[in-house]
Amino acid sequence: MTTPLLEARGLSKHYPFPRSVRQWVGNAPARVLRAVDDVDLTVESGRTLGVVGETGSGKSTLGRLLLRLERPTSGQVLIDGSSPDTAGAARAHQLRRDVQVVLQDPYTSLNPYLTIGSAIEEVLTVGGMTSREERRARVAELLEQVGFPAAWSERKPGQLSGGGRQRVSIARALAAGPRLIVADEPVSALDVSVQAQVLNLFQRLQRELDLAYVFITHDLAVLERIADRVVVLYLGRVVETGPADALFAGPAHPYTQALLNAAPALGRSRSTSSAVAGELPDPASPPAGCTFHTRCPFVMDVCRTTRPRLTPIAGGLQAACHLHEGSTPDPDPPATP
Ligand SMILES: Nc1ncnc2c1ncn2[C@@H]1O[C@H](COP(=O)(O)OP(=O)(O)OP(=O)(O)O)[C@@H](O)[C@H]1O
Repeated sequence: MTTPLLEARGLSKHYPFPRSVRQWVGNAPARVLRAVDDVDLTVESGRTLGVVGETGSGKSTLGRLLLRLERPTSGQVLIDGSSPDTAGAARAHQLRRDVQVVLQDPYTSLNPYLTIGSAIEEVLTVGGMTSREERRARVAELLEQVGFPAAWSERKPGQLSGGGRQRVSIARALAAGPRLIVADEPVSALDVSVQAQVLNLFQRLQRELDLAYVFITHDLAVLERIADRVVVLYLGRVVETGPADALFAGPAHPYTQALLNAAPALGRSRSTSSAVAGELPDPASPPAGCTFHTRCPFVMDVCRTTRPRLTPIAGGLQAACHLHEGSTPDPDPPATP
């Protein structure tokens, strides 16, 4: 078996809550919010893993952990099987450059006072490109790669449209020479027609540069278009994962089914926000057993007491649902998401 480009093993991020006075007096244990809880995933070179879930499901926290912007409470993030924490300095530097980010809001992620050429050049300088000539040539190349003429390097972000600014963010990410980009809601702030253009750009760059993506979004239409595999998060845990084709054709988990069923009514944008009936429980005190049981139309007694494990089912999918325990998987299901 080949080593995946990116792998998360048992990744968790638990945020401690400040103790209330009553907790101090009663000496009750401090509560934690399990933003990401025991997540396993893999991303192969040149492929796209989509991460979807309602607001508060832990998508952005997972993204920050994969980018190593936050330390996990437990678990590991491996790149090519190595952790930057244990690699030597030069290798760790390379591993960090291998994974770059594109965020939702190009309005705030770009410095309004810097020309777009300087914004991209900055990344090349940090990467050790000492020759100014070389940097200028590379900036021109990167601008062309994202669909701009080289002469636009003198423009400021304010002179560009939202889609244009997002192209600059992508060029900045590419300047580090990554093999994987974590894109957190990269098209959510854009009009639908501009979204399509930016998604086309992501797809073209993937083909040309063999880039891998972790695409975080609440919009199922985006994932249906771009993802090879999908991870569905609910209250910080993976409830379903597998090949995108199989998941969109026949979602196994009632939560994924609810997300998909609600989607057509939402028109062009298959948004997951407010798509599922019932309130999202308080993430700081999630329900016992299956955390989805309070909203599940198929709830059984066992769901209220026992947490279901991710179980392989047909089509290479895995779902954490008691309905599927004991189901017959494919003869050779994949071992990890
Ligand atoms: N620094 C933090 N301290 C405490 N709690 C946090 C912190 N960051 C996130 N959380 C909590 O963790 C949970 C997951 O948040 P996260 O932003 O990862 O979800 P999300 O799925 O990305 O949501 P959205 O789509 O709204 O961005 C939420 O309940 C959030 O309030």
